[in-house]
Amino acid sequence: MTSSRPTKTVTTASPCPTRRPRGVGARRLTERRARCCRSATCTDSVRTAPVTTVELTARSSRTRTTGETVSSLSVEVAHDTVAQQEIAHEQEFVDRVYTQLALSTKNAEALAHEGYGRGRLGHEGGLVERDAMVFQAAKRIATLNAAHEGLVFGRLDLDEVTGRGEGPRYIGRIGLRDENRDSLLVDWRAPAAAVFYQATAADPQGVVRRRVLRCVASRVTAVEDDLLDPEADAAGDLPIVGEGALMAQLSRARDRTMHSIVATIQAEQDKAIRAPSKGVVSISGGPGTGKTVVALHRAAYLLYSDRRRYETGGVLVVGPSGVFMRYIERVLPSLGETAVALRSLGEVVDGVRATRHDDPEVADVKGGARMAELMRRLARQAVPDAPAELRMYYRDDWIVLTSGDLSRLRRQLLSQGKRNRQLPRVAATLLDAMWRQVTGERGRERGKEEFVDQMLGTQAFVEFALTWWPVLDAAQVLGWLADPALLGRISEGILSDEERALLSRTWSDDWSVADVALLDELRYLLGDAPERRDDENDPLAHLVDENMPELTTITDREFSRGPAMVRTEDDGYAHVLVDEAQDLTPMQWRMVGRRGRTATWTIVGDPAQSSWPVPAEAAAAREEALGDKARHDFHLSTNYRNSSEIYDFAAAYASRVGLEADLPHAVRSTGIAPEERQVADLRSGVREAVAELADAVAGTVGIVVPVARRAEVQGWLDSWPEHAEAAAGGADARIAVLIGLDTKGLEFDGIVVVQPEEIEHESATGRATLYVVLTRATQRMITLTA
Ligand SMILES: Nc1ncnc2c1ncn2[C@@H]1O[C@H](COP(=O)(O)OP(=O)(O)OP(=O)(O)O)[C@@H](O)[C@H]1O
Repeated sequence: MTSSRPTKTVTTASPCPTRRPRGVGARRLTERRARCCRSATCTDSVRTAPVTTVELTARSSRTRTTGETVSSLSVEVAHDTVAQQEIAHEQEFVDRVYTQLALSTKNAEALAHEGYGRGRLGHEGGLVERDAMVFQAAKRIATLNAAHEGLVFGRLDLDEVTGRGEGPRYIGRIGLRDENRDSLLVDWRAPAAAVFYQATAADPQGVVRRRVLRCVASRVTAVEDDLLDPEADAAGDLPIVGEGALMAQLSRARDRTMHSIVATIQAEQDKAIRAPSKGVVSISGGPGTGKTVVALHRAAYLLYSDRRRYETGGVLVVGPSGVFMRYIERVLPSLGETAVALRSLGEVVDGVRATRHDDPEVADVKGGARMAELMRRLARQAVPDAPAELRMYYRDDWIVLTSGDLSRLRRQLLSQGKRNRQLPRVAATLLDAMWRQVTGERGRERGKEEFVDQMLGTQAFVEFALTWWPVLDAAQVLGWLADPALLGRISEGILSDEERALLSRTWSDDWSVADVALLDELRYLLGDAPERRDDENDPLAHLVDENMPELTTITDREFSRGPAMVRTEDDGYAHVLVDEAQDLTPMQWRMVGRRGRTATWTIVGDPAQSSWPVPAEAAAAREEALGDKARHDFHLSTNYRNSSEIYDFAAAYASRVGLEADLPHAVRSTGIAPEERQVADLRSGVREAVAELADAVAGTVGIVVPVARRAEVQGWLDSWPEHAEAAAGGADARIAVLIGLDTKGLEFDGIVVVQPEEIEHESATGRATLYVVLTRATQRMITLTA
């Protein structure tokens, strides 16, 4: 372990604000390490590199032989021995925890078994008991199973006052008690675990030593210590080992999924995670500051702290794309939480799954706030294929409802509420208007009641009513816009001719991500149809079922795609978490807002990374979605993703092109600056750069290309035999080709940026997209220009 450490001094970027100078030699170095806190402004713990092997190992093993001359070798041996002893010691405890976990799982299984037994008692109470017991047992088993990996990760040694002789306090992904019901493991979200994240050297809060245990499955592989209060350990009884859990965690190779940071949450992040659940919590910060991962831990925290409310009401997590949702999907289950709906913006509406992106200029039109008015007009239109007038003969009279009459009746019905909710009133409204035209003596004499009876028994009338006012589905209504004449008519004063031309070409294929917000708008404008058409005021109710299928129009059949959407009344959640919030269009804010009318919210974003061209409009829509809920703002200031070399490069770009970026401080240096290469042949340039990065890093490599080159570059990659294995596996491939927008929220160990200028000029917000791309690499980055 020690042999691979660097032996050169790397200067500290800024001194730890909490550091107090102390003695000299090995002891001094121990103190210096120990004084490093988890404050984001403290760069000591992460930037102070080892000074020499002797000093470093002396520091790490805390060999208390002050005054003695020790050789490098002997100190290293001492260090390794101490570290191994500590690991062995922790392993004993971890083994005990896993034994208890197995026992708890067995108990939960026995409870489920007993529950099934109750169900066989043969009375209703037994069945209710069975369901409750089996449900509780299943939940417990799922939690215990999910927590298996890295179950124990933290240990606190407290001072005498705070610890009150309780011994070390161990922190884990879930809480566990031993057979005597004594606490064995404290859930990381419990108040008793908060000091694990919040204690600093300046304010140790009773913590003498904080230890992170690194495990592979149930095996302890390393321990990493912070001595927060050396004075409380004046006798030096607590060994201090390791290089710092945070740096170890940050330097790990990246795979295609995000991991929980439960062992290394930093103090400023912890504040946002544990913020009270009221109102809206906004988490801002530049690239790589942990906004996403913090928000996910917050969701887990909320579920823990108010399980009844959030599990019953539901937690919705909204992210930019399917790729991103797959990237984050393992974080919450690894924290024992599975009851969360993860939806990309194309999947927010139940029953709809859109992945296709429109061209930027089309998406900009579809996302604009003015589309709300367009949808309002659309929802009031006559059904395109419905008959334009009604003609019936009754006794001595021809009754004619002209298209003008029908328009008036449509407006009359719409003035009474949402379109689908009017179904029970349709027949009566038509019949009233028709009855006014019955003037012949025979008709009047027999009265309205007989007229109504006769009409309702007439196939032509029933067919007309059902076709004129069918139950409308949002997908079918949005499909009406494929007709350029209709689009032209209703977009008067809203869209320009150019915009109309752009849009009319887009609704012939499957729904795009931007269409989903329009569908949702229509769902709410149209309203839910009455649950069953058995309303006693609806004279057509008994006729509907047998008539409906035949009366569906051609347009209906063409544009009703996929499974039916769920009713709007089932849309609400108890908590809504929006990631990459800077990218939501006004229409998407309206859609997400409807899910959180009575919810608490967590909103995460960085305006400089926004790909929406009219920020003021999106801000207004966001304010409307959040209403007058109280706001609580948190800001994260440290970049944990990029090496400082890569982030400096990206930050310089942001300043050069005038992005008003929130520039965080990147804490990890690799000594390797990004490379800007000019190449004569792009294909061989990409091949070379990819090979180089694939060799240099252990984890993932992303090739980011302009939209127009995606297929071409993917073709190149597929044809290179040396990368065949790494490029296989679709979303899980180690080497992948992506466009700029698809990189949002993701990260790779190495990034090759192909033709950055083209990416910049791809859309009105291309500079922000390129800034996002430049902030995705953890270790190495090469830009290629041909
Ligand atoms: N306290 C921490 N300990 C270890 N790793 C961390 C910590 N905080 C953040 N990270 C890591 O830093 C990386 C960036 O985190 P994340 O993606 O949440 O940042 P972000 O602010 O959402 O980034 P962006 O806005 O650029 O998409 C992730 O790999 C995450 O696991």
